[in-house]
Amino acid sequence: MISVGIVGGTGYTGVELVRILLRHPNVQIKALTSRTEAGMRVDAMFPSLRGLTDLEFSNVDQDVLNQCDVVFFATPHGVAMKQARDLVDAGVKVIDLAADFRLKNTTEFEKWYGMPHACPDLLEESVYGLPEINREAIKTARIIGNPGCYPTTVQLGLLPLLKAQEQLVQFDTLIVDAKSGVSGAGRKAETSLLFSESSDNFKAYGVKGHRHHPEIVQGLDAISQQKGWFDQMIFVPHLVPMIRGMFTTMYLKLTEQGKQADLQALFESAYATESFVDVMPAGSLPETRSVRGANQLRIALYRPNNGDTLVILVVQDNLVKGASGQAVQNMNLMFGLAETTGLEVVPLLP
Ligand SMILES: NC(=O)C1=CN([C@@H]2O[C@H](COP(=O)(O)OP(=O)(O)OC[C@H]3O[C@@H](n4cnc5c(N)ncnc54)[C@H](OP(=O)(O)O)[C@@H]3O)[C@@H](O)[C@H]2O)C=CC1
Ligand SMILES: CC(=O)N[C@@H](CCC(=O)OP(=O)(O)O)C(=O)O
Repeated sequence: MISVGIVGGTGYTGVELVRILLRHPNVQIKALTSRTEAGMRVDAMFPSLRGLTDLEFSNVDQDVLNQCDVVFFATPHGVAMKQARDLVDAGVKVIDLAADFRLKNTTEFEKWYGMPHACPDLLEESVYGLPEINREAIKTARIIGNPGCYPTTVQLGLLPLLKAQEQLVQFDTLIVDAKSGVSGAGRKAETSLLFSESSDNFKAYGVKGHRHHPEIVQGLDAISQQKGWFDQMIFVPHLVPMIRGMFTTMYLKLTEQGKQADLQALFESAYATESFVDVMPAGSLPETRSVRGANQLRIALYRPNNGDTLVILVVQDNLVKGASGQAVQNMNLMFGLAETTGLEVVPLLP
């Protein structure tokens, strides 16, 4: 059995980890922390878990965490990097759902997260936890920076084009128009997240600059091994009045080769062996509810009016493939388990 610690058990990604891991055949949750609710039964806060567990929240206890095989940090940015050194020295693997181990450049990290990095050496050895791209490195990693939710949709939506032999699109024309459900902002009390502020409304945010922008560019640069293609990328996130779900629409100009190519076949073959990426049949319209609660990302391609623009539609559940499901996918790889273990959940529709 893999002994698991979860730091940040009262938040949305924390409880999503609990939901998934309670059904995982190879896992035992040893610690589930909360600074505010230590002593409370987890099913008293989350009645969805009644009858499934007797777990209680506990204070963060380094000795207990040091005895785990792996610790997930479902905490705000800046928490994991302060505890990672002790854990790694004790032989514990670390999976951070926040951004402490995503941006490799510490100056960029400080610029976007407003704090110096606490352990640049561990940052250097950490692996960006996007299995469809970094599977082999994840298997032997000690520390995983689990991707941000928007960056997962963009990188997986573009991967087949970036890996193609020919240049099928003009990457410097990329526009990313993305929408997230409100749970993407976490469970914290904030005025903009009140029902009366976020329901029956639809708005853009972070248009001047969002911290996922550098993460997306870093990822795309790494896959393409071409610096500069994405320097002019436009990324506009929006808040949608739904609880879960993320819908990312990308627009790119096709090259002459791209106009001749069978892009549907390219995407289908690129993802033929991936369990968690579904290339939908031509003409499909992905919907967020088709992935709700599941570790799935669905993609559809369009070339409107047979013109020179490629439109890529991507949906995922921000809390599952966008966060906790992906983190468990990474854990499975790190412990030599089948990647799908504990993750074969059917999406909830309607
Ligand atoms: N929500 C989403 O869709 C996604 C979130 N993420 C990232 O995952 C992380 C968690 O997100 P989410 O679950 O939404 O956040 P929440 O705000 O819902 O939960 C945060 C959790 O962290 C705990 N916490 C807060 N501060 C500290 C601290 N200093 N030390 C220890 N624990 C602390 C809180 O518990 P308590 O106060 O009880 O201690 C709470 O359980 C964030 O970094 C987020 O950016 C990534 C991808 C998607
Ligand atoms: C709707 C909403 O507010 N979403 C969050 C993104 C959540 C996430 O995945 O991002 P991090 O892990 O990088 O914080 C945001 O835009 O800040």
